[in-house]
Amino acid sequence: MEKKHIRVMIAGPNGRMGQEAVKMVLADPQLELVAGIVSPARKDVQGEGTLSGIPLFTSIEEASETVKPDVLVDFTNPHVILEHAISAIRLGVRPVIGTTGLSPDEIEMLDKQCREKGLGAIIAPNFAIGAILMMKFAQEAAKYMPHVEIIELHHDQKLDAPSGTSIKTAELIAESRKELKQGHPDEKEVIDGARGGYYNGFRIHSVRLPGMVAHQEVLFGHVGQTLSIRHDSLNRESFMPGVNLAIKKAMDLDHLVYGLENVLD
Ligand SMILES: NC(=O)C1=CN([C@@H]2O[C@H](COP(=O)(O)OP(=O)(O)OC[C@H]3O[C@@H](n4cnc5c(N)ncnc54)[C@H](OP(=O)(O)O)[C@@H]3O)[C@@H](O)[C@H]2O)C=CC1
Ligand SMILES: O=C(O)C1=N[C@H](C(=O)O)C[C@H](O)C1
Repeated sequence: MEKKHIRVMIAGPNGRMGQEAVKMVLADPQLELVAGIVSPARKDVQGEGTLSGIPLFTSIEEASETVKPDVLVDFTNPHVILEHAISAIRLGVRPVIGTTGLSPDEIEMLDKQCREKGLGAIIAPNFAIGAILMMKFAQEAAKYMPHVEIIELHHDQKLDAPSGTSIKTAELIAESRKELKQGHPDEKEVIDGARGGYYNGFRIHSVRLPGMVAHQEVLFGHVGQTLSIRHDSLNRESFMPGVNLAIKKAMDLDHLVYGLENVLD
């Protein structure tokens, strides 16, 4: 059977992730890049390089009416992602969201909207297969080694902290261990923030440095032993097989899925 042709629009096509997504979509004959959504500040910019000949829009509405996309791939920023997702769902365009920063309440609201319309959507805080495995292994380890801390390390242009990946990891860990107050009960932070962000009894630490891409270590401690589970994305190509899979899976879903691990076969 011939595979269904999928019309894709990409929000943030000039960004670090957007540029990789453009290349990935153009390289897959099953996918067609039908539009780019750029920030209103760039509305006069014409597509260049790989975007040459691809229509650019500043609104999801205008793009959807004009080019009738099946899927919106979004790699923008935490300030615009909710509005983009709501518009896409309202217009029957399946969102595949890599942008991080949506709250649990916002994700729940978007899921409700998708279910009402019977529309597929995927929100994946991390599309790299190694990162998905790191999260799953950490969830498993937490059953047996409940003392845990997460250190996530990213490039210094990242807007949100902690990372979406570390939040998702924390949620998975919280599902598999009871809340446990770690560290000394009388510990005192001499410098604010020294112990990191608190989540369900454990801590998340965010490092931001030039030269980094996306990295995370989940550290477990037990009597006389430690366990480290680490993943490193060395470039942004690492995320693209996951984005490609999500575009295709979104076509067959009738609700929102949060986390790529939930659509892996
Ligand atoms: N899920 C995953 O696997 C991954 C997720 N991410 C997430 O993806 C997001 C993007 O990351 P990254 O590519 O590094 O960020 P960049 O800052 O490089 O790119 C963001 C792009 O979004 C554009 N943009 C801003 N506002 C709008 C708007 N209103 N409409 C359309 N486009 C807009 C920016 O354009 P302009 O410059 O004109 O403002 C810019 O080109 C982040 O949330 C990051 O955490 C990153 C890596 C992997
Ligand atoms: O901003 C990034 O770069 C990344 N963001 C995502 C996150 O917040 O987890 C995914 C990956 O870590 C890269």
